[in-house]
Formats: sequence, structure tokens, C-alpha cells
Amino acid sequence: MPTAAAMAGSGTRPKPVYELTNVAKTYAAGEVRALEGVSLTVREGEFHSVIGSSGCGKSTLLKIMAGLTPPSKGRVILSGTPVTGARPDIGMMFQQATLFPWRTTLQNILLPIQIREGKRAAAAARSRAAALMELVGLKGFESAYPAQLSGGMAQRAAICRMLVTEPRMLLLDEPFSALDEITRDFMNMELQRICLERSASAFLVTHSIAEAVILSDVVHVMSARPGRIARSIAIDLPRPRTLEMATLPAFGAYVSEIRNLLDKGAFL
Ligand SMILES: Nc1ncnc2c1ncn2[C@@H]1O[C@H](COP(=O)(O)OP(=O)(O)OP(=O)(O)O)[C@@H](O)[C@H]1O
Repeated sequence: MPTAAAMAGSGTRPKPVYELTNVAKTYAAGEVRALEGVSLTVREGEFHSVIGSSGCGKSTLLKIMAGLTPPSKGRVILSGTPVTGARPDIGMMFQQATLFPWRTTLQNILLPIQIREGKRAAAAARSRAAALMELVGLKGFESAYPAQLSGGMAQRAAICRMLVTEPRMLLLDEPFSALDEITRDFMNMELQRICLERSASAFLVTHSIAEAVILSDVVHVMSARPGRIARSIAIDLPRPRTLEMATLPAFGAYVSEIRNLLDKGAFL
């Protein structure tokens, strides 16, 4: 399968999904400049990551893209229309699974549909939710409560909840950072598989350079506050990516390039 970077070079570029132009954000009546002049384009089926030092504005960027907070300046377009609030075509996932403890796993997964379309629509989506649970290895846990799930299983349930509305765009804020390394690697490969199967686009906030490189078509390196995109690096490794690719010289070269940029952070 050609990489997104290779497709970009061949002139058959997929359509833009997200287009951010000169996005800026200030907090505290302009006292805190969190983001400045952020412009980027995520195309159909592409996986992008953003990496940068703590407090450089990564989560702020994701919240703006999700329509959870407005930019102070600039434009955010998703599938041709401005993002002005929460949208059904966006799926989000955070560091904590935040499942409701009094609802079963299946009921938690169906919740976004119940909230948006009511109980009848949620009931009609049960078989879709069950298929998703099978896809992520949760078959048989439909009636289990969150307290009966391991951390990895709870995150898998959160993936199902994110996907049940069939979003084309996934926004991910360090979704697996609370998991142990082995589970995290496994979940990242699952995430890739799901994105490839559904041609979904994704935008991931991470602190892990290796995670960003193994998953992404493009890694955006942010400068220290106010966060700007210092460099966008196209990762030209074939898909599907495998964990073994971390031993390739090209992988090591990307990791070193990003680490060097981050080390110079304040001067970018
Ligand atoms: N609601 C808010 N009010 C005031 N300042 C805020 C608010 N939210 C974020 N900030 C500030 O904006 C800056 C960017 O915050 P943000 O959470 O986006 O950074 P981050 O890169 O995601 O950090 P981390 O990697 O530590 O999670 C920080 O200096 C933070 O203190």
C-alpha cells in the first residue's frame, strides 16, 4: 500500500478533511498566548500526530479542532464547513476511558447514539456495537461493568464508543498513555488497523516520539508556548506499519530528527 507521503508525491492527493488556517488561541483575556499561526491540512485517510513540550498548546489545538473551544483567530474547516461546535462526524478519545460505572460496557458504547438520537436508535445500533466489540477483542463483555474491565479493556470500550457513530475523523488526546507499554503497542496497532479499514483520518496528541513515528503519515513538531508548528515531517514508511519497523534505520533517523527539534524547542 503506498504511503500518504508517496501519494502526495505522485500527484494523487486525497481530499482535505481538516483545514486549519492561522489558528491562534489566547487565554486569560489575552495574558496567556497558547497557540499562534497554526496552519495545517489533514487529508482523507491520513494519520497526523502533534508532539511538543508540556504546555505548548497541543490539547488546546485538539479542543479547537473538536469545536469544544473557539479559536481567538483563524479558521477551522472540516469537510468543507467551519467547525463551530461539537459535530457528529468527529470521534474523540482521551487519556482516561471515562466510562459510566453504572452502565454496562455495551450501554456505555451506545451512549453517544442514545444522547444524539434517542433510545430506539441506540437499540437499533446494538448489532453494530457488538461487531465493534468483536473487532477490538471485547466479545463476551457486553454485560460487564467498567469495574470488571482491565485498563486496556476499558480503553478498547472507549474506542468502540468513539467509532459507533462512524466518524470519519478521529481526535485522540494521548489515548493510551495510561496503559503499560505492551498493551499500548498493541492498542496502537489496533488503532492503525481500524483507521485503515475505515479510511478514517486521525489526529493524535502524544508525548512519545516513537509512537508518533510508527503511527503517522505526518508528525507536527510544536515549539514551546506560544505553540507554533515548527516543522511538519512526512513519515515515508510503508503501511501497514509493524512494531518491527522500529528497528529500521529510517525509523531511527525520524526519531533522531524529531528529538533534535524538540531539544532545540525554545529556539524554534
Ligand atoms: N482554560 C485555560 N485558561 C488559562 N490558561 C489555559 C487554559 N487552558 C490551557 N491554558 C494554558 O495554555 C497553555 C497550553 O495548554 P495545553 O493544555 O493546550 O498544553 P499541552 O501542550 O496540551 O500540555 P501537556 O502536554 O502538559 O498536556 C498552557 O500554558 C496552559 O496553562
